[in-house]
Amino acid sequence: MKILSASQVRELDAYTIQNEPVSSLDLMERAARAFVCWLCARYDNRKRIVIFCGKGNNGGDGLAIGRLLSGKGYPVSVHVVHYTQKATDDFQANLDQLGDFLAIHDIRHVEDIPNLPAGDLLIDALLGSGLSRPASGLLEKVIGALNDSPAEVISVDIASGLYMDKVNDTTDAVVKPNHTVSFQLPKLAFMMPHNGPFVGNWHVVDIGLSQTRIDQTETPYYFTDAPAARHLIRAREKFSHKGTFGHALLLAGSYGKMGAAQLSGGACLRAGVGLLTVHVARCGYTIMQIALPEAMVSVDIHEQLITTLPELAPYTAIGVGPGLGKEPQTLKALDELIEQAKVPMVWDADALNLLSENPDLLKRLPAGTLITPHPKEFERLAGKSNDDYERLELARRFAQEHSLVVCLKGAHTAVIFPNGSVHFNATGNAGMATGGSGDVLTGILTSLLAQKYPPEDAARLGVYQHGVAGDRASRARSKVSMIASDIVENLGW
Ligand SMILES: NC(=O)C1=CN([C@@H]2O[C@H](COP(=O)(O)OP(=O)(O)OC[C@H]3O[C@@H](n4cnc5c(N)ncnc54)[C@H](O)[C@@H]3O)[C@@H](O)[C@H]2O)[C@@H](O)CC1
Ligand SMILES: Nc1ncnc2c1ncn2[C@@H]1O[C@H](COP(=O)(O)OP(=O)(O)O)[C@@H](O)[C@H]1O
Ligand SMILES: [K+]
Repeated sequence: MKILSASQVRELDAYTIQNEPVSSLDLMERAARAFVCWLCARYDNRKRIVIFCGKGNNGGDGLAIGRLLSGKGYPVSVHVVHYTQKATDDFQANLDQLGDFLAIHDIRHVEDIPNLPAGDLLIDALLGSGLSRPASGLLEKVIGALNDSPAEVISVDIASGLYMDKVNDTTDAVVKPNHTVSFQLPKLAFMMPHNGPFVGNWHVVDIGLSQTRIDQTETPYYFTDAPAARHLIRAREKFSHKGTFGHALLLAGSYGKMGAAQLSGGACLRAGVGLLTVHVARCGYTIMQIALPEAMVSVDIHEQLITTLPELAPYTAIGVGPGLGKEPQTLKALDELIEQAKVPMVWDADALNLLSENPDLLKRLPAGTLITPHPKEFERLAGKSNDDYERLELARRFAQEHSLVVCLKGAHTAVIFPNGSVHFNATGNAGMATGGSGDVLTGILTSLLAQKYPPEDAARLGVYQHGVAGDRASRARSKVSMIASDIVENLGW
């Protein structure tokens, strides 16, 4: 699925109106119907609905939603905030229609803002994708009232006050909804960690904007959802054998961190690799043989560290980093790895930290290598950024400059290709914020590379499946209690 900018969405609306053709008022009706359909599936008509409308088309949506919900028997009250004289034509047309159904409450002063008790469901239709400056004055006060209320809030299209595709100031007034119901496509703002409180759980509803036009519109931003991920999965041939699925090598695990090698190795196996060898510090031999009987174990000459490489010829992909440590002897082994490796690689964790401390290594990293930094590791690699948008741009430049596939980890992990395109991930949950989750991802990615998935596909699919396993684990164990080994246990294709 594509993610488009505010101006592209405006153009898409206009194209649909002109070419379908459909009147803009009918398109608004379609948007309102899609929203109402979403709402009715979750809240029955005993719920009291309080709708706050601005005077643009987002407010027009709010009015249409009010009329439709009222028609379905929901107790609805509609409040129009008069922060301006100007109203859009479609807002006005909906206002005229609604007048026949319901009394409309005008908010002209702060005193007109109603009480918002916990049992109500508040609909935020103040401002949508047309936001052009921070909400101020009366709008700011209404936004404050919504945020101060204990009631649940649902934003229409996007939280009022939140920019779709650029950074907000920390002092901006923005609604903090429990849910955002977005029209047609997700918005770039939803992917940004700092926007968490201003998005809540987000959902996309189809309002029938032109698919032809969406296909024609160029964007660097995509969303890897279930259909996109399914498209990447390869079927297993009847006559395939373990040789078909490659031989992965993981360089992971030093004294006190052998669990990282175990987690990564377990995930690599469960992601379908034919054969796995884990190269560990000597002290890990027995641990690994017992913990992962399906894997072969190669031991370093050093008791506690990885300092040498095994013969690399047998392997079809190499993953390096989990539980590695940053000792100088390990750095030397990584230097040799860059010299000798002829197959695709994944670099993670301490391998990335060593890269940050040794820019010469970074320059020599083979094109197409996959790296999996979390934001702190990325900062060490590429430098500081002031906000999420700036970090994303920095990561795009970094991927392009070094010809790497960057998996910038977090909720909605951004998989960034060497051509600068960004693929945000749909799956995963906050239960995965637990030590070892990243090691699991490294194992999955190494497995897919070993099976000859191109690095871009391996990254998108691996990140997606890692999140799916995390979601299954959280259902089985809860977000709080799940641990990284539960993610391995819940991997499934
Ligand atoms: N045909 C369409 O264009 C459709 C639009 N839809 C809805 O329309 C929304 C976009 O509508 P609009 O473009 O009218 O934009 P908004 O409803 O977001 O309203 C913005 C209007 O308020 C002004 N404004 C922007 N920021 C302001 C601020 N901080 N304080 C005061 N005024 C401010 C703008 O100049 C503009 O006139 C979407 O989010 C969606 O909800 C849907 O009905 C689907 C169809
Ligand atoms: N809130 C979250 N929502 C979704 N995924 C998350 C969340 N927090 C962490 N994750 C995922 O868990 C993994 C954590 O990796 P990392 O920080 O390297 O952990 P570790 O170093 O402990 O293995 C990443 O893949 C990340 O995307
Ligand atoms: K809104």
